[in-house]
Amino acid sequence: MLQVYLVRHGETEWNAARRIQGQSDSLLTANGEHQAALVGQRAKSLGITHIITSDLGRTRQTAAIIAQACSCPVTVDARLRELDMGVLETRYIDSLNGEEEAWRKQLVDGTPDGRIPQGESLSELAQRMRAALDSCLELPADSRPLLVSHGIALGCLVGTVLGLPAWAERRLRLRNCSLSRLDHQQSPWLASGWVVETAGDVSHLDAPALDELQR
Ligand SMILES: O=C(O)[C@@H](CO)OP(=O)(O)O
Repeated sequence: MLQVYLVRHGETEWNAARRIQGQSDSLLTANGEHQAALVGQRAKSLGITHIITSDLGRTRQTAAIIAQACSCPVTVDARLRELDMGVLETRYIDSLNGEEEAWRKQLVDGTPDGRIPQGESLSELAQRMRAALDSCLELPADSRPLLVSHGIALGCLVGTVLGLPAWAERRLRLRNCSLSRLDHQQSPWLASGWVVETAGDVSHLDAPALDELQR
């Protein structure tokens, strides 16, 4: 049975400053690098064979630290990028005016195909994340891949595996460097296909990870 591990990147400067990244980027903080080292140790104990990362800097930085611990190769898949948050990217969350806040709420409240101007809808995000996950089925037998991605993107993926609408990602708390696991099973009795084994595990971290104030 294929087991796919999911990791949100380590804490970034903009996570800590409550600033919206989306497909914009900022560096990991020292704490974020430490979180990545801890999840790297956990990944090593799990026998990870492949690391596949979003192409944004914060995930690549996290993936490089995990790869060092696991001694396995890293490949890049741009489908694992964070939601494109359009004109709100780079903004401090607390600086949004009423109209801007309403755009953001369209995502939170699940308006079908709601999007921030010049941004992406959660349905579009769910589609590309699911395609990236399904690509893991093409890896050699006995592979144990780990995907490094983002809070909204991974929440959306886990939610849709559960059969929830894409905007249900808001109900999942995926902290920086949390670990989730999806299994692909064949079963005549239970559901065949992807199932959620774990979501948002932070037991490998030694200090509380930043809460999801950004999300
Ligand atoms: O893009 C961002 O600002 C946040 C939103 O949750 O995502 P992440 O920190 O996981 O990339």
